[in-house]
Amino acid sequence: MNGKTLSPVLTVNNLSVSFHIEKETVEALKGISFEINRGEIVALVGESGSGKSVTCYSILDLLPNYAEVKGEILLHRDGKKVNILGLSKNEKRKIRGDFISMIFQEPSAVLNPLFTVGNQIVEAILAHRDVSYEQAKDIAIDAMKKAHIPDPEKRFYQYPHELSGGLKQRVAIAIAVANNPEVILADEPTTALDVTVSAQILKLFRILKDEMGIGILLITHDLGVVAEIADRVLVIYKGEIVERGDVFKIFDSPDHPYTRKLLTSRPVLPTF
Ligand SMILES: Nc1ncnc2c1ncn2[C@@H]1O[C@H](COP(=O)(O)OP(=O)(O)OP(=O)(O)O)[C@@H](O)[C@H]1O
Repeated sequence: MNGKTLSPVLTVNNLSVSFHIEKETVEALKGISFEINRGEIVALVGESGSGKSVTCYSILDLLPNYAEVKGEILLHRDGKKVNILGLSKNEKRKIRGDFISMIFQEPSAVLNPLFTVGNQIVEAILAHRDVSYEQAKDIAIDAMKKAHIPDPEKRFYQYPHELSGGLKQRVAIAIAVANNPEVILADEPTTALDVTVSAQILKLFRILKDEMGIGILLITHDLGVVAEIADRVLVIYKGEIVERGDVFKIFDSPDHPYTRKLLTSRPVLPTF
């Protein structure tokens, strides 16, 4: 990001989420604030149960109805700030898959085994744009190229089971980029992939942020992934952001004891 002007696409202000279940209340997020700028990758790191997924689901309005959400989630669109939390269900649905899209750990979570991958990308386009099937198909092929899917005209007609895990994740990425989002939320997108394929997907994320200017919130517990592609890091612990900074600062001089613990619990590669 050095030398680039920072332009925010998503601002989270004092976001709190509590789940009320019978007489119990779980405070999953306790007033977190952060910003994602155009063309940067922000990693949200923390142990299991720290609030990473709840952060994502709050932004996407995918929390169950017994969740109590407070604070602001602002989208910066056409020079205006829009608080997602103040929008109607219908307006929120329009934003999902258009301004903001999501990539999950398991591509099978978004891919329907009964339809060709092309059909599924076209569906995602038709849900948000007033274009003909033929136009949507051209946009879909273009999205497949952006996701670096080789031979997209042929892959368009294939079913998910005909593709490798890495290619399926690329199809999920094609769906995510098809409507030119400003923000992508990626929840452990490489955890289910082997090391080589994972490295290729990370490289693709870098291309998406550099060439399309997308702001990416990358949820991960893998500090290797963070070191590889993040510009900035947010460390979340028990629903609070306990440390934040650029990736070099977090790795070189972590302030918070929890961050130091995270760094020391990284697997160390043997030297020969
Ligand atoms: N639907 C829900 N109902 C009740 N509690 C929930 C719900 N979703 C999450 N929680 C609670 O909120 C807290 C944060 O959970 P969250 O799933 O965000 O953690 P996480 O950091 O994403 O963990 P992981 O790395 O295991 O996915 C946890 O205490 C969890 O039990």
